[in-house]
Amino acid sequence: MIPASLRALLDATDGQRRAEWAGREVWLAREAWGELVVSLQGAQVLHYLPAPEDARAEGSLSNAPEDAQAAGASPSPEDATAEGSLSNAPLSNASEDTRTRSPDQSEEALVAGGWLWVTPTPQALPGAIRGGIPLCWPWFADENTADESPDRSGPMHGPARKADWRLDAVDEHEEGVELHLSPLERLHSQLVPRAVIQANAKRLHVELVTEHVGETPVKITGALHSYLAVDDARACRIEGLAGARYLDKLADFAEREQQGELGVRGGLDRIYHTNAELTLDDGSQRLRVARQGSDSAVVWNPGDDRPADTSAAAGRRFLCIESANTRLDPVWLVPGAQHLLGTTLSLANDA
Ligand SMILES: O=P(O)(O)OC[C@H]1O[C@H](O)[C@H](O)[C@@H](O)[C@@H]1O
Repeated sequence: MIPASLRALLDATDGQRRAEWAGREVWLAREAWGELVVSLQGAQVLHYLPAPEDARAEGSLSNAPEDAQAAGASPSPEDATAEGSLSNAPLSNASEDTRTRSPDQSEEALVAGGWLWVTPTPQALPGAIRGGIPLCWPWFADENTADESPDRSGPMHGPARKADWRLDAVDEHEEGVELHLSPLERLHSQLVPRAVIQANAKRLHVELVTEHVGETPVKITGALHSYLAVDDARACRIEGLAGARYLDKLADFAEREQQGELGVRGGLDRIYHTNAELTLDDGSQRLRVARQGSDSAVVWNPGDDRPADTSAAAGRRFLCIESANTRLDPVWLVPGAQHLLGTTLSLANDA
């Protein structure tokens, strides 16, 4: 679920290319296996949509947008421009439900299709884009809880998500693509991160590798802060958490145990202590969320306590399930060591 202006850029893409969206450089792919958009600010995946199986069998790129259209995307490339001029225009075939407007009516349409949600009101630079999969590094949390920031003063979720990253390589991978990215500037005196993004017709895989190039042990936390697109965050079910202990951030980090599976009915902000694979069921799709190097699964939707940049309608269309290292499972890295934090999204009914 992405803003119409980003959908328009994709519709005008045949193969792979770079373009500008919301003042950021983005890398786009629209190929026989599906679609991928990555922002070079933050090495942040913004969009992933695998092509349907029948389209792949025919090996035809033209099926991808048709399928997106069926899911509520823009009617045709002719209705879009590469410069995103649709920004304030409602789409003729987007249902009322997918349109969101802020009180000043300046919020652009959100277009259904794709497994990730991106805000229709992106912050201006140097802010971070809310949506997709932001990389929180080298700490997770805010000024009160970011134990790993030098003076416990943030910035919230670390500097990586706002930094400029370089696209080092685009390789082919299992009939899809594999991207390698690294920050343009040094973000930590002893640690060096890199990101690997793999996408094909079956799955999206993101990993954040931290290498210790310094001389003294360092403690890190972090998160792959996935904003998963859902029909309604007040009617979702997450399977795989029954019996897990969690910290309830909305109750001053009180420790609790999950009774049965989690039915999401509104705002929540929890850190589950588990490495289990989870399944998100929003009633129309079952998405499998696997995690690597993570014993913390953060589940967040703001409910009524929304960030200032998020309207009520837009806020209902995502649920974050984050592959994280938090205060429950911080990682001590010694000189020469590496840590890999990963997440893999796939359909639960796919092999
Ligand atoms: O608004 P942001 O800095 O992107 O943070 C968004 C959210 O991230 C995580 O999920 C935290 O658990 C939340 O407490 C926080 O509100």
